[in-house]
Order: sequence, then C-alpha cells, then structure tokens
Amino acid sequence: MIEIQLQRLPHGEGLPIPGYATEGAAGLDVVAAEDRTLHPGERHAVATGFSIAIPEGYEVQVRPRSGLALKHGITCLNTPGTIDHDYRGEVKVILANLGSEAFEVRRGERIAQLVPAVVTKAHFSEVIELSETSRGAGGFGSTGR
Ligand SMILES: O=c1ccn([C@H]2C[C@H](O)[C@@H](COP(=O)(O)OP(=O)(O)OP(=O)(O)O)O2)c(=O)[nH]1
Ligand SMILES: [Mg+2]
Repeated sequence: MIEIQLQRLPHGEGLPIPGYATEGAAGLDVVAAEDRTLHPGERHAVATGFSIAIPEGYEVQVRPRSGLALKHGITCLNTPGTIDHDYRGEVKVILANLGSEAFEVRRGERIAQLVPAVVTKAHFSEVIELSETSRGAGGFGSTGR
C-alpha cells in the first residue's frame, strides 16, 4: 500500500476521491468531474477534478471499466494511460465512444479505474549484434494462429 497525495481542484468540489469498490479490487474507481455527451466516434479528455503526487518509483495507470466498454463501447483511448510521478496537472481520462449510440458522461459517475504500478527503469545500450534465439525475427503470428 502506497500513499498518493491528492489535491482537489475547485471543480472537483463534492466529488468522492478514487476508491476501491470492493476489498479485492485492483483499481480505484475514478469519477467524472463534468457532464459531457460523447457521440459515436468522439473522444474527450474528461476532467476528474484533482491532481496527484505519486511517489517516485511508481506510476498510475488509467484503465477502462469493462462494463462501460461492453454495454456502451466506452473505453480509454490510450489505455493504459500513464500518469507520471512528476505530473502535477489535472488527471484526465481520455474516453472514446466506439459504440453506435451517444453516451452521456455524467458528473459523479465512475468512468475509469486507476491502478498504481511499480516502474522499472532501463537505459538502452547500443550494440552491433544481439544474442541469437530460436524465435529470431519471427513475430506477429509466426508461431501459428
Ligand atoms: O490518460 C492519461 C494520460 C496522461 N495524463 C497526463 C499525466 C501524464 O503524466 C501526462 C503525460 O502523459 P503521456 O506521457 O502519456 O503523454 P505525452 O503525449 O507523452 O505527453 P508529454 O509530452 O506531456 O509526456 O499526461 C492523464 O492525465 N491521463
Ligand atoms: Mg510522455
């Protein structure tokens, strides 16, 4: 369990802060801070009404809710969205309507879930040749359907 500081913004007044819907939930549900109609094919960075400070060594992933995806075709376009630990702007959820009907985003309704994750840092070192493997350059279905 890590602590993530949250600063409420004026338009987030009165909204619940992200929380787990059940004891075993992996993601903290986050609610919209604005009303917005999303027409089919449309996308919008939905306000959440808060900024956060994530401890160094962690990120927060923004993931869709499966119910909205299945019932309404609503997803996070950039899933999983990445909140960097040094980001202090408003957290936004980039929703896209892949369904065939308009969807009403309503203030206070849960639109996505936040999953904190450990960040493994790496640096790339340029080499002349890579080690050989049985897969080699095969990919994109090379092992069969
Ligand atoms: O779903 C998202 C994704 C990103 N962000 C914020 C936090 C994140 O730290 C910042 C940058 O995100 P990202 O690195 O994915 O976007 P970019 O296009 O690379 O922008 P930048 O050049 O600012 O890094 O935008 C959100 O609020 N919600
Ligand atoms: Mg970036």
